Amino acid sequence: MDKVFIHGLAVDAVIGVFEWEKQVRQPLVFDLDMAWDIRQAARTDDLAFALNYQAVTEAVEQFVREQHFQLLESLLERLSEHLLQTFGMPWLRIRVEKPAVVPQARAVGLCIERGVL
Ligand SMILES: Nc1nc2c(c(=O)[nH]1)N=C([C@H](O)[C@@H](O)CO)CN2
Repeated sequence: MDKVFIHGLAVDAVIGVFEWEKQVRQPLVFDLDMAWDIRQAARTDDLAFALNYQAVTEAVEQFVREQHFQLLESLLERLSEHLLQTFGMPWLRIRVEKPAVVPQARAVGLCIERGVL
């Protein structure tokens, strides 16, 4: 299956288990890979048949800025449900990095895959 991707999408979020983390916005960096059959868009040269990565980017930004979770797990599970429902892609992988929160590591994070490829 073809893939549309958005990599390195930085969004500030209120996220974390500690009290201090609930008082600040921290940068998260998302990589999304989304299955989509691109042939109709290619044949017609019409954005209406494409998975619009600009629209997905804006949906991710809005969702992440509005939701406040403790765990990255909760954020990614809800975000994946939201994107699958809104855009109708059959499968997606979302990877999120929380940079610079664990001093020993460059980044920590999570990657999930949902839907059927
Ligand atoms: N698997 C996870 N582990 C941890 C998370 C998380 O969301 N998922 N979060 C934290 C803290 O909020 C972190 O940002 C600071 O240690 C710890 N572990």
